[in-house]
Amino acid sequence: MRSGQKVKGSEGLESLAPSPAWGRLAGGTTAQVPTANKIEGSSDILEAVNLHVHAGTFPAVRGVNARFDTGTFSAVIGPNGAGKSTLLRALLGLNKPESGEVCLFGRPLKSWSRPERSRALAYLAQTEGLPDSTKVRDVVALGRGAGDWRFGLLPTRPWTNADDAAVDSALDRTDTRRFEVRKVAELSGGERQRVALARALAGEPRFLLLDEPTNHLDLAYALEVIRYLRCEVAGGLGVVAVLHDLNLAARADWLLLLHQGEVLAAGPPETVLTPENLLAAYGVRARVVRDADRLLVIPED
Ligand SMILES: Nc1ncnc2c1ncn2[C@@H]1O[C@H](COP(=O)(O)OP(=O)(O)OP(=O)(O)O)[C@@H](O)[C@H]1O
Repeated sequence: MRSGQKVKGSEGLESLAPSPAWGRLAGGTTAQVPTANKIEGSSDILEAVNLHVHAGTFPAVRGVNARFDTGTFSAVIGPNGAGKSTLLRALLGLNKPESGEVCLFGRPLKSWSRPERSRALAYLAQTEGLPDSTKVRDVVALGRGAGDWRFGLLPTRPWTNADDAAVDSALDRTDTRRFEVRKVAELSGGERQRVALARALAGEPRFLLLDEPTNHLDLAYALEVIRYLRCEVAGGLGVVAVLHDLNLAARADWLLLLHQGEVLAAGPPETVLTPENLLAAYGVRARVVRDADRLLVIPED
């Protein structure tokens, strides 16, 4: 097993610049992606340290070491049942480890309060339940904690101009502002996915963890999601995405390949997406070719 030590990659970033459809204001101005605030004296890392996690009674994650940086697009790949979702949920503090630990900015995640944790880490699950009868802008406002007053609960703090600005910015950066007054029920699957992203970003997290964000999206929307995430990463966000499509994963800076709950390989795409690793993980013979500045995985079976 190779180490999960992080190696940053920056190859091909120019060609992955956001498409006109993403991150642009109606007037054609590129929307500002806020640069994440650094926390003084801490490392900008989400880390799994010799992590063992059970899914039910099944040992789904076994001794995983991995580091995820802010300002980096990391993808977790591996065959069905490899433990990807279980690892992601453990990184979020949603699954309790059997042993080992998750550290965020050098501090064990279990020592973070729940509100602290949910401000730093945003999650986009495989199927995001969005309230059908709610307007897009109000859904995005939920990412700022607006749920408190919308659901009749006592607000933990007053709504401020900064909250409105953060909602505006998230709408602009996901190109959802143009349908902010529409109800979720009136949106296509791809548009809903962008609203879910906007809601996650409105909370200004340091890391965004996504479980198969391109699932059920057509090729154009899937590429848009990846380009969009790249744009946020350039602004300092740490992205950790479970991806099944290896040709999309090849666009990440860093890959973690899981097999039967263990790390089979970790590093930049060119070191992880090798025919040997793909055969060992998926049992599939594949060629890996470089086309311009991209890696392409071509199955031979
Ligand atoms: N509640 C449970 N009880 C028992 N086993 C479980 C439970 N949940 C998950 N598992 C098993 O744990 C393993 C890892 O599951 P996990 O969902 O993390 O894999 P994955 O890599 O995300 O898979 P996929 O790509 O299919 O979504 C699988 O073998 C799965 O069957």
